[in-house]
Amino acid sequence: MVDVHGVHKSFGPLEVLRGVDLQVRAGEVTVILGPSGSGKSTLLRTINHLEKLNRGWISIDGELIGYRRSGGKLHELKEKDVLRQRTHIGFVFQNFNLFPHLTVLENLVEAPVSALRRPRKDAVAAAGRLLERVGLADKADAYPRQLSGGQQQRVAIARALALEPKVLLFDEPTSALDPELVGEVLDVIKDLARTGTTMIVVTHEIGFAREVADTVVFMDGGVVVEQGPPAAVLDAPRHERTGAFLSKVL
Ligand SMILES: Nc1ncnc2c1ncn2[C@@H]1O[C@H](COP(=O)(O)OP(=O)(O)OP(=O)(O)O)[C@@H](O)[C@H]1O
Repeated sequence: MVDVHGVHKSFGPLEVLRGVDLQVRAGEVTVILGPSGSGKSTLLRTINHLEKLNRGWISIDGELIGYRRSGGKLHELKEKDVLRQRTHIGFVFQNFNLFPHLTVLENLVEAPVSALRRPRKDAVAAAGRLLERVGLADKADAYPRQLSGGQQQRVAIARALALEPKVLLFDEPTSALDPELVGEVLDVIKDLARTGTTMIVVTHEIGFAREVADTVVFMDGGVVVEQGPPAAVLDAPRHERTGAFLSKVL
């Protein structure tokens, strides 16, 4: 379970998150929608502690992320402890972020060997299974530059899974893709949803949200304006701001 509690985040005078509360149950998919600049990416980045919080806390399966509590106060964890926590939080970026100098297989093997100390042989076998799962077993020896954007993103998803994360965070995973490649990436994410992977997906793909989300969250101005099952939020929004946003994107 991911628990985001009263999270505030500012960049200088700009208050980007203004008290965000969010709970994601294990095995469920939460899709976050909202206009540009509403704080969606910043929220994802606070969950794996790429951004420090100004107030509030985030826990995953009961473990505080980025901080420890002592004497009623939160103290920031050391970098090595944050890195250890991050290995359990998969992050899939808009622009794939694969290692360009490593083959597809090596991209998947690198982190389990270095961060989880898995024997290389086991990591290679697991990487092979993950590549099967995303339909890219035949690309194990290719370099990222030899793949389409959709294939690169499927490798990025497999790489995130290689760390056996407790939760997978997706930051607009299809918005850098040509339209004809969007479906193949969404299909991989749908498949993960069917197998009970806990996920938080920031996307503008409303059809995907309707089909896959357990919960749809609408953010605006750094707060959660509305959340609920897809049919409730998408078809009968209670808040004017949600309705106004949806009327522009639907
Ligand atoms: N590192 C930073 N320093 C300063 N301002 C930032 C930083 N990161 C984000 N912001 C600002 O915070 C606000 C929210 O950005 P964020 O990327 O979280 O929004 P978003 O909802 O994900 O938008 P989009 O849909 O366009 O990606 C924006 O005004 C952005 O310029």
